[in-house]
Amino acid sequence: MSPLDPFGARLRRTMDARGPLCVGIDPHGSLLSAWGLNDDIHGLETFTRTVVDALADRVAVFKPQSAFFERFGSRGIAVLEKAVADLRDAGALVIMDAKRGDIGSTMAAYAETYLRKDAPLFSDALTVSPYLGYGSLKPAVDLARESGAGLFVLALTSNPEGAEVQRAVRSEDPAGRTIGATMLAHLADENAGETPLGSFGAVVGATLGDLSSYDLDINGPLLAPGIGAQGATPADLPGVFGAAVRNVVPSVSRGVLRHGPDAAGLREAARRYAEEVRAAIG
Ligand SMILES: O=c1ccn([C@@H]2O[C@H](COP(=O)(O)O)[C@@H](O)[C@H]2O)c(=O)[nH]1
Repeated sequence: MSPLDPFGARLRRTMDARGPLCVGIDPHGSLLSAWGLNDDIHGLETFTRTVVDALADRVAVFKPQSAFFERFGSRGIAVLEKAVADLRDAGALVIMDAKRGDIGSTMAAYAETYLRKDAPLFSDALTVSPYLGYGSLKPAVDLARESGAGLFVLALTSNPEGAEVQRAVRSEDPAGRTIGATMLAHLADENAGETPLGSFGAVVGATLGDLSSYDLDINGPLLAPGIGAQGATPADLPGVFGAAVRNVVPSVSRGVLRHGPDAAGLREAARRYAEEVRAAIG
């Protein structure tokens, strides 16, 4: 199987062609019923197919939320698998939002699930949790490099509860950095020297306000959830990310999905968000 270009290069190319917007695919039960669908495997399948058919040819990045597919067991995973394949066939990139994190051989097995090129759920990138220690992610970092995939490490998440962990200061750190800042520094190390963009990104919420005390210049992508239903807007991005805004992948799930099931409604919502992002960050 031929190796892929590194994820960071593919992401930069796709964002240049389609704009940086990421649409999250989160089949909430409440959205299924708002779309007139049952909260069952058939509803999940119709919902997912509708989003893919409406948007796969125009949006740069999709972020399926694995939890909403896992709810339905193996049949839900089969829907997820097909969505990933169809999105990638249409030229979009897929960030699997599964937030995996574990140690040693278990982390290696998670990595093989999403990052081995011939795996059924192979995705362009995977969200991972570093809260068993950044070093515990090594099997995923190594396999992502080998496969041309990427990772998004939870650094400063969009939810207010994240602060008690991510903004805590590590007593042994001579620089007195917060845990979130430490994660960003690890990512900057992974991405050193990569052009045009490293493949190891951070999740940094668009809801967080001024982050100028953090060094967001990690030479890698910054996945920014929190736009739409959580209250942030594209206009907030420059204030949150400063100069690093050029590497931001702004992510919206419910803010787009609530405009279905009509394909034209989904397309118009995505177009509006893309336009607001372009106006805010150029
Ligand atoms: O810090 C984080 C990390 C991940 N998420 C995920 O993004 C979407 C947000 O959905 P919206 O409907 O746009 O609020 C969801 O899948 C979260 O699990 C996040 O919100 N914040």
